[in-house]
Amino acid sequence: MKLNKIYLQSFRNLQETMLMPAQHFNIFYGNNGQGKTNLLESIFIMATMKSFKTARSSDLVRWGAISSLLKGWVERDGVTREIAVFLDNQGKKIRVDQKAVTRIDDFFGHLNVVVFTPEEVNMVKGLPELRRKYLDRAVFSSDITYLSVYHAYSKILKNRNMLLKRGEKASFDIWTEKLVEQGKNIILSRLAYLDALRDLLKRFYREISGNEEAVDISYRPYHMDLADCRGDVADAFAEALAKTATEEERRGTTLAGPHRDDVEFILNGRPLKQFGSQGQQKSYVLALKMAETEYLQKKFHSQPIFLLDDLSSELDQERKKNLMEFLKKRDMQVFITTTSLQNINVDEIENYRTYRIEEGKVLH
Ligand SMILES: Nc1ncnc2c1ncn2[C@@H]1O[C@H](COP(=O)(O)OP(=O)(O)OP(=O)(O)O)[C@@H](O)[C@H]1O
Repeated sequence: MKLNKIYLQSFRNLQETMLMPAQHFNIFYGNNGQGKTNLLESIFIMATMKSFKTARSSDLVRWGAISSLLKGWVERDGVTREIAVFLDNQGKKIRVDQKAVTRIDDFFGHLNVVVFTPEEVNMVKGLPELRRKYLDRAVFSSDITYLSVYHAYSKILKNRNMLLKRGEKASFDIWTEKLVEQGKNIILSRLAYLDALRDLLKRFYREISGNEEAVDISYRPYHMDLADCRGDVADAFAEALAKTATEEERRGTTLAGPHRDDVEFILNGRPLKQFGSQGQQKSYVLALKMAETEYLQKKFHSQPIFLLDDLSSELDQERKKNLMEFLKKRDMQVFITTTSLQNINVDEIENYRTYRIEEGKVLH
């Protein structure tokens, strides 16, 4: 899929902008704080309805303005759709081909993006929540049913926690059964995604790092023994809840389940978070994202759009070159931000456009 046209009005610090991106490389360059990341963020919002920077719609509206409008014309298999997102302090409204979208099904898959930002490397060392968030977003972008299962689980969890806090026993077992049923579905989806991603991750880590270091990725359920029980995740989850029953009663909260699970990133058989250098961590997360683009391509039979923020600060010369080789080989539209054009060897690429961003103005 390709974004053929973008229109932005009152979004962050960006001035009213109309862009006709190149089919392959689009490079936004300029000093810090000029609006480069904001531009990538606008594309991400049109694809996912979410920002990768903030949860509040009002943060996205240009200071002093009442609302923002983002429009993207996306071509896929010869059909062009117009996606419009309206933002104000009430939230977001979305239209596809001028029709209001009320159900996620009407919106899903029209614009697939994968984003890599410097902040994302923090998930390697950060709290499990960051890795869960990454995984959930990745699973959802390729499987529309995941979101409803996830919401159902969250609701049940909230109810069960309420009963635990109040010490109510009457319907507790029913809520535990419901929790296990939905939780099992979440875990199975996550495991299936990681199984599909693993080989791609290994391949792209080799490609980006240019060496033979072995990487892996593993699901780490909290308090749960999943070994040899792939077919029986529900049993493992129920056992974990039984094991933690006394403690959860004492603390008034559910201690086992997908809301507590973690994902381990592994390099040469050891946890990346403890033993990986900065460079290895960056390469790993980038390889994860490259793997995600390939996975989405297979799933949707269409290349997603790749958003790469602040590439210059993230990778050394060798890795940058390897990444460019990966991108050059694919019919994938890419939006890259960098502080200087010197960071990207434009002589070696075809079908590209560069834009200078200065105080929110996109200069062609
Ligand atoms: N709602 C808003 N209205 C107006 N300006 C905003 C809004 N939100 C953020 N900004 C401004 O946008 C600018 C940040 O832009 P952005 O993050 O895109 O910078 P950048 O060019 O990517 O810089 P860097 O290279 O440092 O990452 C800041 O100057 C910030 O004050």
